[in-house]
Amino acid sequence: MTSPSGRLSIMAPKPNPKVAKAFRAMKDLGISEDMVKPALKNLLKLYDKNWEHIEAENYRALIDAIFEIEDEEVHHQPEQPLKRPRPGNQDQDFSLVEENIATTSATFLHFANTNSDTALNNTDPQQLQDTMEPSKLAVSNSNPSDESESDSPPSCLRPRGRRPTSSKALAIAEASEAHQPCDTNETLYLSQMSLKDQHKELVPSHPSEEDNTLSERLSQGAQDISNGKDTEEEFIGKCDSANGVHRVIPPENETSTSFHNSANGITDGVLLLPEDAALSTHGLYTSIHDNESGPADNSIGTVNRKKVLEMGAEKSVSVIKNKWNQARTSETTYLLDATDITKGEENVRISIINHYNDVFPPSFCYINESLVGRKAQVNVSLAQIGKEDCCSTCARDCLSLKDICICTRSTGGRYAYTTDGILNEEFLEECISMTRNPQKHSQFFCEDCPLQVRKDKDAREPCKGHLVRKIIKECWRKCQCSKHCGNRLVQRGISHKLQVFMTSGGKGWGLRTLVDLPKGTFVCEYVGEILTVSELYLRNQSCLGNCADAVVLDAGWASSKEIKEDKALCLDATVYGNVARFINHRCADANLVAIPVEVETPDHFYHRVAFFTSKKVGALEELTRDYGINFNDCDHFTRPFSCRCGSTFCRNMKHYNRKRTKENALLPFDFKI
Ligand SMILES: C[S@@+](CC[C@H](N)C(=O)[O-])C[C@H]1O[C@@H](n2cnc3c(N)ncnc32)[C@H](O)[C@@H]1O
Repeated sequence: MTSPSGRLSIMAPKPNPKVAKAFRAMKDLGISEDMVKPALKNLLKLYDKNWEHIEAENYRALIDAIFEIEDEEVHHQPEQPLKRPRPGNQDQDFSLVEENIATTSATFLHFANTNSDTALNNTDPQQLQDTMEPSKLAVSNSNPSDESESDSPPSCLRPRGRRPTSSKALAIAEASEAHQPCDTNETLYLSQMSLKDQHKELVPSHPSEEDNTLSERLSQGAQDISNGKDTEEEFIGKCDSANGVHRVIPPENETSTSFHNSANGITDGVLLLPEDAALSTHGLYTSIHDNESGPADNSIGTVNRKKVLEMGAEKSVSVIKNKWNQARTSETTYLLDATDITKGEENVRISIINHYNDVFPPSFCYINESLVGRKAQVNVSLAQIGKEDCCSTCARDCLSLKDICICTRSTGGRYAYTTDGILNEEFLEECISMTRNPQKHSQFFCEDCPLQVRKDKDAREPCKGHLVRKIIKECWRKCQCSKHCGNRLVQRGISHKLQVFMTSGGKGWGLRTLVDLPKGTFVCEYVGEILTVSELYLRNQSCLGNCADAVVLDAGWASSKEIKEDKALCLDATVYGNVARFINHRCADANLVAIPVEVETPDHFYHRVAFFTSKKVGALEELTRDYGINFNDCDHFTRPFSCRCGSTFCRNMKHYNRKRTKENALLPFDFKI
C-alpha cells in the first residue's frame, strides 16, 4: 500500500478487539499480560478460536487456564496437552440410531473430538490478535431467563447440551440392550455448557436435502458411517439421577492425586477411554465393565484400568482434570438422554437424532403436563366442576353408550372423537378451516386486548381479533366413566412414536413421526408453563434478544367482556415444556392443527392445546403447525423469523403478504415473543 507521499508503508495489523478486551479484563483483575498470553493461546487452540467459550462467565475459562498454568509451574509439572470438545465442529457427521435407539436403555457418553488443533505459536498479543478470528459457528440465542428475576425459570432448567460427536456413542446405545440404569453402569452423554452457553442454541449450517435423504436412509439402516474418527476419549462423571435429573457431581478434591489415588490407577466415577475403545460398540461397552474393581455405587462407570495404564497416569490425570475444569464452568452440569428426551415422562420414548453435526438440542426441563406459573389463575378445584360439566351417570366408555354424554355440551352434543380414537372428520375440517381461513370464521375483539395492554400507551393498537374457537371438552375425574373412555384422548398423552430430529431445511430441530399417522390422530399437546400474558411480556423484556416460545390460550376470551390480567393466559415452553416445542411452523398447509381441549377446568380461560394431524402423515415426515404468525406485522409479540417452510402458501413471501395483509392481521393462538 502506498502512503500519500507515494512511499510504501507497512500497515500494522488491525488489532482483534476480542483479544484486547480479554487482556483488559484480566488487567482489571490484576493479571499481567505475561500470564494471560500463554493461557489465552492455549484456550484459543483448545476452543478452535471460539470466543464464546472464552468470554463466557467473564472469562472464567481464561482465569482457570491462567491458574492452571500457575499451578503447573509451582509443581514443576510439564504441561499436558489439553483436549477439549470443540464446540460446533460442523464437519462431523453422525448418523444412525433411528427408532431402535429409543428402545434401548443405553444412555450417555461425552466424546471429545480428536481434530488436530493448529498450533498457535505466536504469543505476542498484537500478533495473536491477527490470528484470532471469531468462530465461524452460527450461534443463535433462543432462551430467555434472567435468573435474578423472580419470573425467570429456575436454574434446574438450564442445560443446553452439545451432543456427543460420535456416531459410535449412539451405536453403543443401539447395541447395548443390556444397559443398566444410570446409577450403575449406564453411560451418559455429558452436557458441559457454561451457564451462558446453556441458553444458546448452536445452529448448524443447513444440510442439503440430499444429505437428508442419505442420512435418513442410513438412519433406517442404523449404519455408522463415521468410522469412529471423531472420538478420542470419553468422560463420565459420577451421576446423581435423583428425580429424573441426571447431574454430574465433580470430584470433591481436584488435586491430581485424587484422580489416580489407587495403585492401579482407577478412580471412581470417572471413565476415560482413548479413541480405539469406541471403534467397536461392544468394545466400548465391554471396556466399561472390564475394570476389575467394578463400578462404584451411584457411579456411571469407573476408569478402565487397562486404558488408563495404556494412556499413562499422567495423561489420564491431565485429561480428567481438564474435563472437570471445564465442567466446573457450569454451576451444575446436566446430562441429556438421547434415547428419550422425555426422561420417562411420556408413555413412549422419544429419541433425538442429528445426522448433520454434533449439536445437541437446546436443553429444557421436560414436563408432560403444563405447570401453573406464579400469577396465572387456574382453578381446577372439583367444587368448580358442576353437574353440567361432568358426566355423573355414564360408565366405562361414554362413546359406547346409547345416551350422549353431557361432556359433549361444548361440541354441540357430538363427540369430537370417533370410536377409533381419532378426531371426528367434520369437527376436524371445521378446525382446519379456522386455522387456514380465520377471516371466514367468527372473531372476537376485546376492548382491552391483553396482548396490547402491556405495551406503551402510544404503541397500543386495537385488538386484532381472536377466533371464537371450537373447544373439545373431555371427560375427567369427576365423571363416572373410566380413564379409558373414548372421550379422554388428550389427557392420556402421547401414544405414537415420535422423534426430535435436526431438519434439513435450516429450521433447526423439528419433530417427526416414526409411524404412519391417519388424518385426525392426536399427536401431542403443547405443554409449558402457564403464565399470564403480562408475565410472558416481562420475560420477553428481560431476555436479551432471546424470546420465548409461547402459545396464547385465547380460545375462551370471547366468553368474557373483560379479561382480567390473571386470566389472560399463555403457555411458555421455553424452559419447561414437552416435545411440542420442537414443532416447526408451516404456513397454511401444515400437517397438524391446534385444537383447544378442556380437561380439568370448564372456566374456558385455561385450556390445553392439542395437536391433531390435519391429513395423513407418513412415517419420518416432519410434523408442522401453523404458528399463525403475521410476517408483516412487527407490532405484535411475534418475533419474526425468515420462514423456510417451503409451502407454496408461504406468507413470508412479499407478494403473498401484500395480498393478504388484512387476513394475516389475525393472530390466532400462538405468538412468539
Ligand atoms: C418452537 S421452535 C421450533 C423448534 C426449533 N426449530 C428448534 O430448533 O428448537 C420455533 C423456532 O424454530 C424456527 N422455525 C420454526 N419454523 C420455522 C420455519 N418455517 N422457517 C424457519 N425457521 C423456523 C424459528 O427459529 C422459530 O423461532
